[in-house]
Amino acid sequence: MSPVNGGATRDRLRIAIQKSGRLSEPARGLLASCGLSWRESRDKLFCYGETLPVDLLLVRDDDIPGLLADGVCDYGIVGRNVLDEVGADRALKGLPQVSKAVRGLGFGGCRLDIAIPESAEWTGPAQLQGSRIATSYPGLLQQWLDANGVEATIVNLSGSVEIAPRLGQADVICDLVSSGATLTANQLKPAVTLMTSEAVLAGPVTPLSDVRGDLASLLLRRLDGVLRLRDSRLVMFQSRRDGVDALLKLLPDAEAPTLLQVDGSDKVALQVLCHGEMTWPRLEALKQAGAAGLMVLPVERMLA
Ligand SMILES: Nc1ncnc2c1ncn2[C@@H]1O[C@H](COP(=O)(O)OP(=O)(O)OP(=O)(O)O)[C@@H](O)[C@H]1O
Ligand SMILES: O=P(O)(O)OC[C@H]1O[C@H](OP(=O)(O)OP(=O)(O)O)[C@H](O)[C@@H]1O
Ligand SMILES: [Mg+2]
Repeated sequence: MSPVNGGATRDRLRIAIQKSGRLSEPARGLLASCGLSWRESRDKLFCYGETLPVDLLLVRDDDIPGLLADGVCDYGIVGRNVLDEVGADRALKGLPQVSKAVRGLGFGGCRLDIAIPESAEWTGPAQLQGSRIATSYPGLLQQWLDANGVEATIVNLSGSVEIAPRLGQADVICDLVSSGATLTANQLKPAVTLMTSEAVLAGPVTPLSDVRGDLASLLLRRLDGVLRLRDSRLVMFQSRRDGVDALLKLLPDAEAPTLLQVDGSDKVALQVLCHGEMTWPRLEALKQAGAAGLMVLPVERMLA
């Protein structure tokens, strides 16, 4: 097994993912669907890549940007909120950026909001002048305050931020929101969104130039294929030849269709790759317009 340290001389690619939490399963699943598999070490903190020389480090999500900055790993799957918070902190300190989001991954969606007491009215950023704002995202909040010309006191908390106003620690909060249930449970309401977030593949600002660069290119090509196909479906049906144009107008998200003549009839069989969701109403509209024998199939792999 490769040594866990020694970034500069490594000839295996190393990717950090969250050990346990919201992003761990989808991150692992996504990498597995890119054809990676691992033999786990006994402590399960390091997974040795079997199908390709691509190893996993299982860590706290907050540690991923630092591991990237130190060269301990080459890529990481982390919330854009966490990556940008470290980026904001570096920018405020005048330090150069070392990592960037290379791909959005379409899961772990949430937003970073300033939330105020339910009883208050939101009149705009100036309302926050002189206030105390509790957050785990001091860098992103400070950047937003600076951009809006607001001077406020940031109360830095690592968790349970929503309770701070009730405890008298802060007047308002700045925290992640998804369903809004935690805000409601704490008599708060969203006022303004600082950023929307999803899980991203974070990587080096300058692409790697050694053998790890080749591995990264291979992985990114596979990842692009997987991401592109995730919501794609192969739609198959038959129709009269003179009805094809009308049917294709109902599939604006379709790629160039394949048409096959059905033996001994004026019918054609169509095979279309659609990138939008194939909902029941869409299928019913196709049927109404003359499509018969409709079938929707998931697409597992595609190599352009
Ligand atoms: N309520 C939510 N809904 C959807 N995504 C969220 C939500 N809260 C956080 N996230 C996203 O998932 C990421 C990981 O959240 P999680 O709660 O698992 O992290 P954590 O408690 O910091 O875990 P760790 O133990 O690794 O430090 C967040 O950084 C964010 O990008
Ligand atoms: O809008 P909602 O759907 O309620 O989600 C928002 C909550 O989710 C996250 O906390 P989490 O549940 O991870 O708990 P934590 O404070 O331990 O991180 C986040 O910090 C918010 O508190
Ligand atoms: Mg964390």
